[in-house]
Amino acid sequence: MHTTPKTPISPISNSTVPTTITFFEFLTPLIKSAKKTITIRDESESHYQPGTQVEVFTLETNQKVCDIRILSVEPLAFDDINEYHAEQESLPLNELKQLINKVYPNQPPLFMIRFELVSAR
Ligand SMILES: CC(=O)Nc1ccn([C@@H]2O[C@H](CO)[C@@H](O)[C@H]2O)c(=O)n1
Repeated sequence: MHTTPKTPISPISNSTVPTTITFFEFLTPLIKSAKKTITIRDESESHYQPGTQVEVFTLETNQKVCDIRILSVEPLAFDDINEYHAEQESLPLNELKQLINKVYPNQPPLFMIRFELVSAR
């Protein structure tokens, strides 16, 4: 019997789109409770794709935390980080900037990743 060959839905390869993300353990309660809805990362972690679901793990112990859905990824200059971002991070602005300076001491280009909570566990 004739069957139509299955064709890929999208010609664009998904092989470079990451499906996991890690966060410092102390931040994960904020993610699980949907209080933290952005993260700021460097270029190496900027390849998340809006609409995709991503598994969250703790950086220190690799424990599964929850699932999130990526909403957007956009460039963000360090000097443009303001109270809006602090609010979305659920962190005081000075603490957020200190943390970013600690994680990224070489001041690389940064990206804001917006996400929503899909399911906590
Ligand atoms: C491997 C690696 O870089 N992991 C990171 C990097 C950043 N962050 C957090 O994202 C926000 C903006 O930087 C702040 O809340 C940071 O604490 C994190 O949890 N884990």
